[in-house]
Amino acid sequence: MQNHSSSPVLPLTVSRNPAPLAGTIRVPGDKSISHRALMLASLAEGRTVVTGLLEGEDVLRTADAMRALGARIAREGDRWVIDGSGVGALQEPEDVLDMGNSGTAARLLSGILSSHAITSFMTGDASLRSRPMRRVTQPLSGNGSCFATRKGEKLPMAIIGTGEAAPLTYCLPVASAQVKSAILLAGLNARGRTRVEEPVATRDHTENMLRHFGVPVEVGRTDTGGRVITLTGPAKLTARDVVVPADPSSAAFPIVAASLVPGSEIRLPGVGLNPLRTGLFQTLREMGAVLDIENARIEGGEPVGDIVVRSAALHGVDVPADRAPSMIDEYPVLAVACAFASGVSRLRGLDELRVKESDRLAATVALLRVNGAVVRVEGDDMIIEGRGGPSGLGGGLVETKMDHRLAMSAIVFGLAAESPVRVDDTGFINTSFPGFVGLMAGIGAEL
Ligand SMILES: O=C(O)C1=C[C@@H](OP(=O)(O)O)[C@@H](O)[C@H](O)C1
Ligand SMILES: C=C(OP(=O)(O)O)C(=O)O
Repeated sequence: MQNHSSSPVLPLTVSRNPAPLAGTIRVPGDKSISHRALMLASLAEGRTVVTGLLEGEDVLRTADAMRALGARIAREGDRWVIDGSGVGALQEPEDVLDMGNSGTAARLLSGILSSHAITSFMTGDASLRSRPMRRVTQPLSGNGSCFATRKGEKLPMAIIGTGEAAPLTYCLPVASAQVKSAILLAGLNARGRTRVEEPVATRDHTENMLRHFGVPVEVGRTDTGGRVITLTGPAKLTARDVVVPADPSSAAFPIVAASLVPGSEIRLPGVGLNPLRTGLFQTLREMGAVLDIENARIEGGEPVGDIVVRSAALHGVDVPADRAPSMIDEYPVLAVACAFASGVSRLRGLDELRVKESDRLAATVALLRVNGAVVRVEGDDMIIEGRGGPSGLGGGLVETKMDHRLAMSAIVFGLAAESPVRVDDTGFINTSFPGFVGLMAGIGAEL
């Protein structure tokens, strides 16, 4: 499979949309759930059929890695069929596992590999090779596995897993679903009780999907509103079909675009509405956005609904730090909305943005500034002085720094701004939202 880093650069210039956005946009499958579906189906006994799987580059990397570890994974029409090997029965891969641009793939897989008696080697693209792995290697090595990383605990790394893993007890020092999931997945092939405490709740797709595959997972509360998750290994996963909802983090881009382009009204069917993912929707409503949920239902064990958005005059907002985990990937596009809103916005507690595909705190500030917005960072907070409309905004060249969310945020900025926005490279959008430009064109975006 080709990685965008070796493909031609795809620049784009985006001008203010001459007409409202209108119609229905079907956003692709949830990235977090898609990675987990492939990993857990590969650890299950029997055949799993996944529908709605995100076919973005990040998820295809996970599929390649699980194949290299012995699972049989095939695309049959619009379904993905996985024959798992079972917990404890992964094969040693013959080559380096290349996780491309995906932090989720690298961190979760590290957990699985640490508790299997195999030696493996993992790398990624230039972005992933710059991201911290210590957050998983340090706790995971407590189970008897061994990691050898490049200086600074960065990829590439060697993982010497153990077939006799000790169960881990760990309290997350950062709010990270990836770290939580790595520990839980390691626990599947450890003997005894694995316990993870998270002071602030993070997305719970691993817990939900483990239950779906028949693993008893207990979730308790701490006095301070956090969660304690426990499971007992060795666990047996039984294959069960998975339906992946549309990704709320991808839906964020057309939703903000429709909020900002005057006269717009769009519908997004079947979007995942897990409450640990919907911080952006709450925040946009607080800003005055008109965002309705219709046909709320449970599909494949996750809450979903159809979202209807109409354009609205937005005003500034103060987003508390404890909301960050429920909208961690949505800050770049929220910052775009804040630049067009009237009044000042303060987005608090954004330290984790510094270790995403790029330093998203710095890169979002640069995106806004180069396009005429007034923005500053105080500690871990971003403060944006909104223009109250498109006037004076746009005209800049955005450096996307191998970061799909920056590329899509820049495009949304351009659709609403007074002057055109140039984007240096849109190729990385394929990591999470293949077909983004075409789907946006389908609702009237002139891209
Ligand atoms: O567990 C997951 O699927 C994810 C968790 C988040 O990362 P962190 O765990 O680093 O916050 C998020 O940014 C990422 O896109 C997906
Ligand atoms: C941070 C992200 O993903 P990952 O950590 O999986 O690379 C993202 O998709 O915005």
